[in-house]
Amino acid sequence: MTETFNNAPILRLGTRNSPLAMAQAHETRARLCAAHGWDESMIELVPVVASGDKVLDRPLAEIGGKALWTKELDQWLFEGRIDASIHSLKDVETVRPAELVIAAVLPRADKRDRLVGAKSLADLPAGAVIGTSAPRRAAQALSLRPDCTVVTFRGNVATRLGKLQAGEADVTFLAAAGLLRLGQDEVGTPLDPAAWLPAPAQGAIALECRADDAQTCKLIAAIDHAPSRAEVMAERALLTGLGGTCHSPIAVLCESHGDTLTMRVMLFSPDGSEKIEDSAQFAAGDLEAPARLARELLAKASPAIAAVFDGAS
Ligand SMILES: NCc1[nH]cc(CCC(=O)O)c1CC(=O)O
Repeated sequence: MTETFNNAPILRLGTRNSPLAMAQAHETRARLCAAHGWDESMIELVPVVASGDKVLDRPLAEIGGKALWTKELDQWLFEGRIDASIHSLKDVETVRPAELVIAAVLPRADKRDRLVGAKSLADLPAGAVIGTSAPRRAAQALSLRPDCTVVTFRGNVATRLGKLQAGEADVTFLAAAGLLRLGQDEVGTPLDPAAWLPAPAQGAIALECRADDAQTCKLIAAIDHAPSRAEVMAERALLTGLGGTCHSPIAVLCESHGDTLTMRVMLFSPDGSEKIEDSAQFAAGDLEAPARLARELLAKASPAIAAVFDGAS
């Protein structure tokens, strides 16, 4: 944190520079200003280009995984060039540097995926082409429609919608939360979580600070939303227990009802031909229960499913 001439705090918040990341950064700044009675000028948004945004022609899983979204922001945080980083928590690896803490999780937006290009997967003609580079979306779609083919679709939301428009695929999937934050919530149709589950931590924005920067951690903790934090921490504990990475077709949804969380999970083989599912109910803050669920799932996973999960190390 830096001090201005009149001792007013200035927080420098690092963010990726994609339109969605910038929309999330503006939302974060508005929440912090509202919580502290600050003027917007007291928070500086610092766009940092992530390697994940530079290489767009290959799936993330092939070029280095989720670390590519956080590497540069982590560096800037360690060097003290920013006070906190704003992340889509879905894109943040479960294992993080010990020097960093998640100081706040914002109220989670719509957790669902939306299907763009058709009203439903069932409506698609035989052999339709699905554009996605997310192993979860590919496996989940192929599980419901094994006759379809999947083509790689990377890039930010606008790029993906452009590829769809250009006819590179018949349908694609986008997170409802991202579309909402971009003011494009009329795009596509939401997929019912009864049949189609999102990614771990989908729809959640998280702020990370240096653990030894108590002053910033405290300021940022003012916008933490406890129910959202409980949900996403449980989903991340499940992912950790499974040894899941961005290669792993895992779909999970945790929903809080008071102090109780309900979690539903589906694991797939990469081609979607095999699937296992389970659910659990446990107290908010209990991270042992999702770890136990992970062990139970791994114990009943077929070889094709187990192959994409490492298990807890
Ligand atoms: N994988 C990229 C990404 N990371 C976060 C979001 C959307 C916002 C969110 O889910 O929190 C998206 C786009 C998408 O999946 O459609």
